[in-house]
Amino acid sequence: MEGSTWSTQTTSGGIMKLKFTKMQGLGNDFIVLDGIRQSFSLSVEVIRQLADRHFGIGCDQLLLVERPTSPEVDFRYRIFNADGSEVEQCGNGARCFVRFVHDQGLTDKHQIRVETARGIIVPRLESNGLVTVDMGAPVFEPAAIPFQAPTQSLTYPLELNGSSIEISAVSMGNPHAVQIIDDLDTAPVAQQGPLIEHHPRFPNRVNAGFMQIVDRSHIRLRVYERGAGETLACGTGACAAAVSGMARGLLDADVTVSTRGGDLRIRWQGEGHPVLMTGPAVVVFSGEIELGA
Ligand SMILES: N[C@@H](CCC[C@H](N)C(=O)O)C(=O)O
Repeated sequence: MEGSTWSTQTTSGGIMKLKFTKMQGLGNDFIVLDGIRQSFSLSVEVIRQLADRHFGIGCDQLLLVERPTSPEVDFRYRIFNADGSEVEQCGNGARCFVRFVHDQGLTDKHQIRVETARGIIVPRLESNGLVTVDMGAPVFEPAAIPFQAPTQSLTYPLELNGSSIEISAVSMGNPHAVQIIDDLDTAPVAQQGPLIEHHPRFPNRVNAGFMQIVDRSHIRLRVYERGAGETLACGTGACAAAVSGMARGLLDADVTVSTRGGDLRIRWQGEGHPVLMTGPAVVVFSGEIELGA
């Protein structure tokens, strides 16, 4: 691993200067922090301050690049939602992660192995500038999501304020509840999203996906994300929606997912196989921010 060490400067007034890069994948935006060449401590309050769109830099998630804890992987990847909660997985972030470590000279590899809170993922920079990520295999077992259900099923009824919706429950490392709706433009994302996110049957909260099936190889998707609200795109949400449709026999094995921020390609060969996600990863700007210590 290359790269020199920067020191974070703390002034006598207790102000810490932190270098950051702002990135986005289909409009799902990130603050990326190099935790290898600079040392700092992050609290929930600091993350919320950085993520604030009016008083901070602004982001849906903050991504932390760290040294790996095992020689089998190249980096450790930690993810925090805008509300400060640490989460297991982030698909759009994974694409930005490999572009960041490559652009910053932290590795010269085009394919890296990355340790996350839920296993190893493998992002690869393609020659056309897109990034493909092996996101690992999806899990449909309720206990792994976690989701309170008596038995495993491809769909479940979920009570919401007296009415019932039908969801698929999928873990892509992080938890997703996906429902099929007729028209994405009129989907009740803002109304149902928070109710699904905090539903008592999902003790760790959940990301709420709203999927419109256009045809067997094309879906449209909006996601109300746990800890961030509706985002322009959600990579793990796209994987979860696509595999839930594939597992139910509604979709083919290679699907285009249209989000409000653009398109992702999702491929899955079926049970036990990893989900492959392909899409862009873009640097917006880099800078330095002063934080009160
Ligand atoms: N935007 C992400 C998912 C980020 C984490 C999610 N909000 C959660 O709490 O699980 C993606 O692209 O996958």
